[in-house]
Amino acid sequence: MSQMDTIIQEVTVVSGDGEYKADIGIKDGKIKLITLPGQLGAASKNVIKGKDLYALPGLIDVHVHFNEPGRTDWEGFETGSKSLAAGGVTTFFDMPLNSNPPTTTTENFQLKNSRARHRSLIDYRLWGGLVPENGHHLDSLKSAGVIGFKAFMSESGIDEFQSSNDEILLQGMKKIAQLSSILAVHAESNAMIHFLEKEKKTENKCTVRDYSESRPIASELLAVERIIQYAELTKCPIHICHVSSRKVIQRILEARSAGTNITAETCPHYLFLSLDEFEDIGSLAKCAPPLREREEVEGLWLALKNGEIDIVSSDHSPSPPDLKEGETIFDGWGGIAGCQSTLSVLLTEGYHKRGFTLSEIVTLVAVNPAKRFDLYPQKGVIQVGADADLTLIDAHEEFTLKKEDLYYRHKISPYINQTFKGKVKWTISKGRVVFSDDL
Ligand SMILES: NC(=O)NC(NC(N)=O)C(=O)[O-]
Ligand SMILES: [Zn+2]
Ligand SMILES: [Zn+2]
Repeated sequence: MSQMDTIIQEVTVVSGDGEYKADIGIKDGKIKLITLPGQLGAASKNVIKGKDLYALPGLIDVHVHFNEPGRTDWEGFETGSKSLAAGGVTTFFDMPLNSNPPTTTTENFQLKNSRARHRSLIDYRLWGGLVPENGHHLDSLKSAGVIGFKAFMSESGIDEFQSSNDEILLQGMKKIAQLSSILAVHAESNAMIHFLEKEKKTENKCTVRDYSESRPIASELLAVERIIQYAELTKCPIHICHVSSRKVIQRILEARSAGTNITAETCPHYLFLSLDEFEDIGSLAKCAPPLREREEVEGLWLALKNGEIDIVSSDHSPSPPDLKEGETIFDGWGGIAGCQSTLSVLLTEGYHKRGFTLSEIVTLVAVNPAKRFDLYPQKGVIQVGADADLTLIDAHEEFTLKKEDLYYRHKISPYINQTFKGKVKWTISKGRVVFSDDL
């Protein structure tokens, strides 16, 4: 037997449909061998004792904003990818904004890609943007290798990344369908948000609750309805980002039954924090769509349990601390720093509190993302020939997240001081150990 680079002994392997004990041999960045436990001796440079650990296919975070180049002082590939590695993530998809320039031309793609290639600790893909006036760049962006395209139906908060009106969406979707690609959408109704926000401000109603009410579930429903109609018309595959309510999920499922190629994503913050916590925490927990009432949080857990939601990803969208502040909650940056904590939230709230199996969790964070974006079975599964992307966890270890534990450029997050159960011990990306709890 040829020498392995790394051997993981007697670990419990988790797949999308069950668990089994095995030894795993890794060579040249791939999973080379999976045997019955106790078969692989110590004939390797690195031996990891996996006896009390579970091996999950490395997480794939399809939604992060690392903001490089242009806003590297907000995050960056180095700090961002290190944080992900600590959270058990082995592949990320970087959004076309808030980097400056945004990823809306091939030139901008290459610029970002060269940064990411040198600075990222883990594997990655890049999203391209669909914005007004870049329709003629979609072809070349696809050829350059984007994982899909992202459009905003409401304002993005970034001047260089304008939202798309109906005509831009329709033209773009027609093109994206021809390219056999996919459109990810930030689906909130611009008109409704504008109206409500103006009304709140005129009446001097600027509390956290007012902010949440100014971006109601109805505005997500309205935008999702529109994009579904356009998807039916253009046959463009769509992915709805950061859904905050099961009501929206139900509409998405209806469309899927009717034949629309559509998937849904939610994020850890909608599963962990409700409007009550948002009121306590303040702008660190500000995002769009905003956090909802506790019953909506429970609704999302139910949807997850029923397999109604495809993907859980972080929507890590950090900024420097001073930009989170402002006179009222309406003023600070909307975006939550949390990509290190996705698995922590799912293990604590899903596995321990709500009886989810590890297989169910792995399906949401690895199997489904890999399948949806054509990376399966190179990723999303532990099997011979796949990339050696692995996350080893102690499912029962408890810890309280401290500021010092975070690898983000700015050590701020609504998850600081929260106690979690289930801890990442090792993260291996393409055969390389990128995080170890013991080192
Ligand atoms: N410009 C952003 O990073 N926006 C993000 N911000 C959130 N979700 O609050 C997003 O994904 O919409
Ligand atoms: Zn968004
Ligand atoms: Zn985002």
